[in-house]
Amino acid sequence: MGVNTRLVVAAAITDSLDAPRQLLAARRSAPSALAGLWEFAGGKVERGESAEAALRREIREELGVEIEIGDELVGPDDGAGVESSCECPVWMLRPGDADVDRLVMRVWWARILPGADGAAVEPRPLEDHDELRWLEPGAWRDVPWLPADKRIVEALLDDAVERHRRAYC
Ligand SMILES: Nc1nc2c([nH]c(=O)n2[C@H]2C[C@H](O)[C@@H](COP(=O)(O)OP(=O)(O)OP(=O)(O)O)O2)c(=O)[nH]1
Repeated sequence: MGVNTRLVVAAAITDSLDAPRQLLAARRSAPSALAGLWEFAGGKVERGESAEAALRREIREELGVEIEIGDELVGPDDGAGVESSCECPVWMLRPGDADVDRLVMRVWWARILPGADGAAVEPRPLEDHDELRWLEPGAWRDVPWLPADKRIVEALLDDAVERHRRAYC
């Protein structure tokens, strides 16, 4: 039997889509193999759900906020055959085999939308996480990220530099 693939969607939540300075990291509380490591808030896309709808749902459930979804940070890995997604490239999280699903992820920049009264809304660790942290400029590498997320953080840093260059130069 072939390898089954699950798509994970995640948000690189920042203070500004045009010129990102802060990056929101979330510390996993479960399962025990991942607890204590940091990741981007998000989760698996359900059958029949679009990637964007899944991202909004996961962020609402995990952080209690609504988001504006910005540009995708397109990954370098093969996304062919991923259900509920375009065939665009993805970030490989886990190769998978006959017993374990292959896991791939798509990541978007995002920013938290203000509440109905226009006031800023702070995210809270409602589900799956025991701590949230706004990483300041220069400190995006300073938490122990999940192994598969390390190269995504590097790509976000490169992309953020390019966005600053476009915004200010
Ligand atoms: N959300 C998220 N998951 C990640 C990241 N990096 C990474 O390797 N993963 C892995 C961890 C998990 O094995 C998987 C996501 O599963 P999850 O447990 O967050 O998904 P979920 O909320 O939909 O939960 P469930 O349906 O499995 O209970 O992807 C990341 O940055 N964010």
